Amino acid sequence: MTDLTATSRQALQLMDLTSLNENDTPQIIIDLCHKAKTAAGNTAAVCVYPRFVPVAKKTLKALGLNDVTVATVTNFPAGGNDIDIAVTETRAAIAYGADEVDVVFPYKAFMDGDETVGHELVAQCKKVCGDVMLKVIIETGELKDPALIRRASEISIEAGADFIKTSTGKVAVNATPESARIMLEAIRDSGKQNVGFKPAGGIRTAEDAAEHLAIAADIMGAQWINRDHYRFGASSLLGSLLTALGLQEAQEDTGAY
Ligand SMILES: O=C[C@H](O)COP(=O)(O)O
Repeated sequence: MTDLTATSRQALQLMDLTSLNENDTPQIIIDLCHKAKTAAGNTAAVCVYPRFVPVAKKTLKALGLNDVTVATVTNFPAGGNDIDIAVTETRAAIAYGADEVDVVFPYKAFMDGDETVGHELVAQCKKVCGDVMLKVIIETGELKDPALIRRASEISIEAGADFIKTSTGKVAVNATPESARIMLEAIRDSGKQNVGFKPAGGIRTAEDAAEHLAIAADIMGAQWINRDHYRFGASSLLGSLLTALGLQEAQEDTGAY
């Protein structure tokens, strides 16, 4: 077994298999749910727009994929600074049945010097979530400055984020090894080892995934990496992982993919 085989299997099982496109349809989401089941195990979650949460839940249940959770997004992708809108959207997402909510941090207000609104937005969304997992997207590719990435991570953690996530996948620069390192160091230094990390956006290859896993192992230790602490947000990574695992052709042949 090569290292890439091991990391690809691990990455697959840590993936929030994502479809967040304006032209998504119920059938596209049904197909996405089918792809969550592979010969190398199931993905951790599917991530869809709130209106598709019910069809995703129903499809996964029908497939017997009880371990695959349904994540959705709020305050997405703009990361506005209206707390009421973010809270209302988060409450609606939970009403739709979401197991996990990925909320966008008000990063533009933060870049303008407002640290309070980000803290308050995350805290209020977490209050609404209760036991539902809250992942906070800080949009590293827009923050750019390592000090801002570090500070947005700290604020999110302090305010109660269960996970911090790099990116929406909707801006020019998304997850990078550099931003991953800064965010993981913020988690480590917070002393809150239960806070997880989700690199998302632009992760396309088995090699990309392996690089991210190596960074996480370096900073947090390999034992820390599990679905409660680590996810990949990706719409276009699964094929590369299956190819690295030698499963792509077989899966297509049987129609199981
Ligand atoms: O949260 C996940 C991202 O939206 C996915 O981005 P991607 O389409 O670049 O993989």
